[in-house]
Amino acid sequence: MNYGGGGLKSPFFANSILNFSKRDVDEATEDINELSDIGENEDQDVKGERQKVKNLMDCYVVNPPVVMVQNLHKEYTKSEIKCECCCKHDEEPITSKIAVKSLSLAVDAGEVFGLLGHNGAGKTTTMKIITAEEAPTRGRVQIGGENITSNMNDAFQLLGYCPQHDALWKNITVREHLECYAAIRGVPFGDIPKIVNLYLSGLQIHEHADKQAQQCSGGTRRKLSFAMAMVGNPKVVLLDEPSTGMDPRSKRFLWDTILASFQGSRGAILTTHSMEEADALCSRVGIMVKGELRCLGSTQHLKNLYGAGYTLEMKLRGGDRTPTSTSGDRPSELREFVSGLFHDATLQESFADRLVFSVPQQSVPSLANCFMQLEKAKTELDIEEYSFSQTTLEQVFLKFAHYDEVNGE
Ligand SMILES: Nc1ncnc2c1ncn2[C@@H]1O[C@H](COP(=O)(O)OP(=O)(O)OP(=O)(O)O)[C@@H](O)[C@H]1O
Repeated sequence: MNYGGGGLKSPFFANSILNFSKRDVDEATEDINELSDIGENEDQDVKGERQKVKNLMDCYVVNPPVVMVQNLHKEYTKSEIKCECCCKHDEEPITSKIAVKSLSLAVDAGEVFGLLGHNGAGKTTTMKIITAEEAPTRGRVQIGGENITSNMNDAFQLLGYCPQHDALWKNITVREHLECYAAIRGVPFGDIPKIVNLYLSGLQIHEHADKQAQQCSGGTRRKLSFAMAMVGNPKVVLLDEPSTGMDPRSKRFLWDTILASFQGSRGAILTTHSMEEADALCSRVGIMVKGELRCLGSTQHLKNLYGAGYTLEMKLRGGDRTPTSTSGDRPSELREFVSGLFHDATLQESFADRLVFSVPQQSVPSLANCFMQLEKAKTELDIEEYSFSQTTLEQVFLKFAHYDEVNGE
C-alpha cells in the first residue's frame, strides 16, 4: 500500500505526502532503544542529545521540540539502490548502503539547527525521512510533538519544506505557486496578494512572477522553492541547501527572513555547504560524517572544543624588504617575537613579507594582554597589519572531513 500520490517532482510530493507502506512503519518502530551500532566513542554532546531525546519521548511534554528524531537509521538495501547505468555489475556487485546511522536529535522552538556534512553524509536522507518521502529502516520522527506515522495529518500541517531539488509544477506561474501555497497554509484570502508580493519583491523575482516555472532560471526556481516553504509561516521548516545558486542580494533577504522567522514557537533545520551561512543563521549545528552525527552544539562551542585555537596573520611593512633582501632578517625577528608571546605557536605559512602562525588555545591566557603586546610590536617591528582570529567553523568542519578521508572505505 502506498500513501503517496505525487510523482517525485510534484510539489505536493515534496511537501510531505507519505510514501511508505504500513509494513515499513511497523518495522521502523521496532528496536527503538536497543541499538548495537552506536559508536563506543560517541561525542559527549551527541550522547547527551540522544539521552535528551529518549527522556522527551518517554514522557508527556507541554512544549515539545519542533522536530524530534530518535535513533533514525536508514539502510538502502540491495533492491532499493537504483542503478543509473546499464552494466550488469559483473565486477562490483551493489551492496547495501547505510545513509543515516542511529540519529537522535531534538530541535527546539526558536532554533535554527544547521545540519552540516560532506556530499553524501546523509543530510538529505534525514530530511526525506522527516518529510516521509523515504521510510526509515528504523527510528521515530515527531513534528511538533506529533508522530509522523500515527498522527500524520496533524504533523504535516505544521511543516514547510524546501527540497534540494526544486519540486514545481512546470506549467504553473511563479505567482500561482505562491498563491496556492499561501491558501493551503491558511493565509486569509484578502492577505494573499500582499504576502505573495512581499516574497516576490524580497527575492527580486517580481519580473518573473507571471512566467511558468519551466521558463524560469535555476536561481529563480530556487527562490520560489524557498518562498513556498516559508509562505504562511509554518511552525517547522526544513531547508535543504536553500541558498544554492542565489545572488548575494537575494541571499541576504533569505538570511534576514530566516533570522526573523524562527523565533518564539517556530523552528527550522537547515542544510548548507556554506560555513558562513551556518555561522550566521544557526543557533546550533551538527556535523554528519558517513551518516553519523559526529558533534553538535553552538558554533562557538564547536570552535572551542574542536578548533585549533587562533590564527595570527602578520604583514611586514615594505613589500620589497623580503627575507631575501639585504635590509635585515625582519621575518626572523617577527618569529622570535611571536614565539616569545605564545610558547606553542607554529609558523604555518611564510611568503615574502606575510607570515601566518597557528596559536593553540592554551597559549592565550589573556586576549587583552595579547592585543596590547601585538599593538606594541606593530610599531616596534614595523608591522603594516595583522589579524588575530579564532578558528573558523570551516576549520572545524575540515577536521571532521579529514576523519572522513582517513577512515574512507
Ligand atoms: N535511493 C538511494 N539508494 C541508494 N543509496 C542512496 C539513495 N539515496 C541516497 N543514497 C546514498 O546515501 C548516502 C547519503 O546521501 P544523501 O543524499 O543523504 O547525502 P547528503 O549529505 O544530502 O549529500 P549532498 O550534500 O550531496 O546533498 C549517499 O552515500 C548516497 O549515495
